[in-house]
Amino acid sequence: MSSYVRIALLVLRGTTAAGWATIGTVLLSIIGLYALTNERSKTNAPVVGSSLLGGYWTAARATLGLKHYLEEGYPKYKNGAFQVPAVRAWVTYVQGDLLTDVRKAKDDTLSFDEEMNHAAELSYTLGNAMRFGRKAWHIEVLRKQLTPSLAGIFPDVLEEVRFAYEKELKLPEDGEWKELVAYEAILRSVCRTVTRMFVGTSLCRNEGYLEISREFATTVIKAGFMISAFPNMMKSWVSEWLSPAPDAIAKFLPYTEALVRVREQLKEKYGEEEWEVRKPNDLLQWFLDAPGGPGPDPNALNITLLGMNFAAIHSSSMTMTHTFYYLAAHPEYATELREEVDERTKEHGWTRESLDQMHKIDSFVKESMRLTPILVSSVGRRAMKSITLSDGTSLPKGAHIYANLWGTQHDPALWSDPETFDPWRFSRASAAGEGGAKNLFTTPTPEFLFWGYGEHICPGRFFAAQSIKLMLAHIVTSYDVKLRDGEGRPANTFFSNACVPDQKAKVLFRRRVKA
Ligand code: HEM
Repeated sequence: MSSYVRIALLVLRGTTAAGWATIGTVLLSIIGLYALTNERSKTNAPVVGSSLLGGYWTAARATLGLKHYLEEGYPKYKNGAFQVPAVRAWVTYVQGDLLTDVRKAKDDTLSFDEEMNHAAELSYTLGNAMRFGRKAWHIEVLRKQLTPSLAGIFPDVLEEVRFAYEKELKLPEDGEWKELVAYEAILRSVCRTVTRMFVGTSLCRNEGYLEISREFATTVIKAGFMISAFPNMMKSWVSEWLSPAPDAIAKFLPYTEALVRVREQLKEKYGEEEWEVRKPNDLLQWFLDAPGGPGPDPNALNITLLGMNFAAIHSSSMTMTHTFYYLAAHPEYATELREEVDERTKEHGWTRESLDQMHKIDSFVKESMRLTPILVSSVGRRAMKSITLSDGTSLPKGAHIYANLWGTQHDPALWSDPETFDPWRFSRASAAGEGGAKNLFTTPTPEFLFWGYGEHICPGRFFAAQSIKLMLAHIVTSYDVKLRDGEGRPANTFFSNACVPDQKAKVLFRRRVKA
């Protein structure tokens, strides 16, 4: 089956009759709208692909794999810009020196929120929860509470990682091999771990809550795709009547209400002073206490928690799955990783301190994300007014601009042998005293755009990196993994700007039985 047909089947799987009617309307609307609106977002940058039929042919092909156009444009327009038509607008890609223009631009010139809303119609699915303006209270919580608390919450995250993989893998005690769909086990384990940090132990073991948590991001993305095809004046109506997002949000609400009620009751029971000592150390509690936050308003907290769920769970599980497939395809690297983990944990125990010193673990994850990032473009911004970039590229108001992540992270001038998976690329440089903090997975640089760049750089990256590295360290020390005989690393699927790891591939696991 061709990969195009497979992608279409993936998208359409589970579609209901109402869904099919919607898809028909959506397709017709897309074609009509595209013809009417696409020219407005065009810039004066050179075109990669074809302008034939108003660029529609290229736009359709780019939906099934933007990577090809990013590879073509990168060497031609180094330190410059080029544009590729997308289904609803022309998109301008920048690279090299022009990244500085995007990094320095403020939201009133190049807006992150507006581009997120355009790309995923978030204002119709999540309302204001993802309006992440720079001073948003929930971003402050991630930066000022979550990140500094990583050492403190480490034992909880570790406990959940261990519990989750044991529960999801269910491996025989005698060390026999067992075949499993890796993505499912990873998604479930990531969801448990993230939920533990978001709302604590009561819900991270609740199967009903975990199920809606796992499905939420997919629901929102599908809803955004459907809404995006309708004219602006119909979007509110569509989002209320046809989109699955309101239902998904409503399913979460009773859980959030119950959590908030219990915490308010306990606070009342213990009094302010004792509550300060006893209260949970998790995201919900930090949100409840946040200056400028909504206090104990369950509706506002519900939507904000869901915004965090949307940002965290699928991004982390796709990152973990891509990384895991490199391990399964190269089990020979497990020994070196395991030795490092054993040495560090012997010295400092399983702590944040020892994880920070696992340079090979860090390097392995970073190299996986350099070579196979979950998105091929990043740093999406929308022009709020007409502007001219430093190379003369003119962006009209409303233009869409992205960084060419794929081209940059595969550039032979920036990376030696860029198409080869070299797991110790970054730890080797650190050991040689080259690059310093630039080698770390969490450090954004103009060459490593995985976490974005500039004002809106991912504020959850330190937590995400801690969880993913801990999972890799746990896997190499607790299990052996390998692909089925004769199989190579499961193939990625490229859809629009996503690079999706195989979600069905089976991988062999066995418990490591210590001699
Ligand atoms: C591997 C996992 C993750 C990846 C790859 C990722 C990636 C990104 C990227 C590329 C951006 C946009 C940056 C830009 O445009 O410059 C972003 C923003 C954001 N991420 Fe993450 N992220 C991950 C995990 C998380 C987690 C765990 C959280 C929450 C705990 C989170 C919360 C956010 C938020 C709130 C924003 C918006 C920031 C703003 O508005 O300024 N992310 N992330």
